[in-house]
Amino acid sequence: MLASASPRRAELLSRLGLPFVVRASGVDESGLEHLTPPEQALELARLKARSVGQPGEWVLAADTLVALQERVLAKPADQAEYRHFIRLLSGRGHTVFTGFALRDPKGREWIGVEATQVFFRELADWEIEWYVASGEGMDKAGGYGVQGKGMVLVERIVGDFYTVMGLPVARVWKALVQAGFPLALPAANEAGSDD
Ligand SMILES: Cc1cn([C@H]2C[C@H](O)[C@@H](COP(=O)(O)OP(=O)(O)OP(=O)(O)O)O2)c(=O)[nH]c1=O
Repeated sequence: MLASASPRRAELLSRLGLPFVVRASGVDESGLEHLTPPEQALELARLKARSVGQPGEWVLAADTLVALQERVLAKPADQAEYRHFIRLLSGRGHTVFTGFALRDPKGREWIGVEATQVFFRELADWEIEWYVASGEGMDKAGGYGVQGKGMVLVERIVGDFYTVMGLPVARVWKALVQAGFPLALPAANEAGSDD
């Protein structure tokens, strides 16, 4: 079970060919401001994973946030904050933290948090307006999507790309292996597929 309303997380799991159903957690994401950004991402992933599913089920949850020095940029509340976030990020580097929590059918948990640094270009005012007008970043941490039009805002990434997109896929895969999730081998006729 994927405990997430994020279409990006569903897309990444689908790309791996993993079977799953989606059940959004609806966890209140406020009230963790006393924690550091990576602690917040981890704790929120844990809370989301614990809020759905029954004993006997596998559950995966994640949480992504953007940290600009000590400041945490979650999803923008409105258009004004969205514009403000893109202005703040312009010409600077920030860190994207994605925490994940995997729960096995016996209730055991595998958790982790991954950090990726993202450097934005110095953006012209019109570029900020162009991006804001696209609306793309409204439902995304920090107000941008690196996998979409946001690709032109970004100059450089240090670390795992998929962590920015919302799921540290390689780390999650490792956790699935360690936890003993039944990862089927591809059928012989699929071997070598490069899509
Ligand atoms: C920085 C960045 C974030 N994001 C997305 C990933 C997450 O969906 C979202 C961060 O919000 P989250 O609270 O992590 O996730 P969500 O609200 O979309 O879904 P749920 O809580 O149900 O799991 O931002 C991108 O898609 N691209 C990016 O470049």
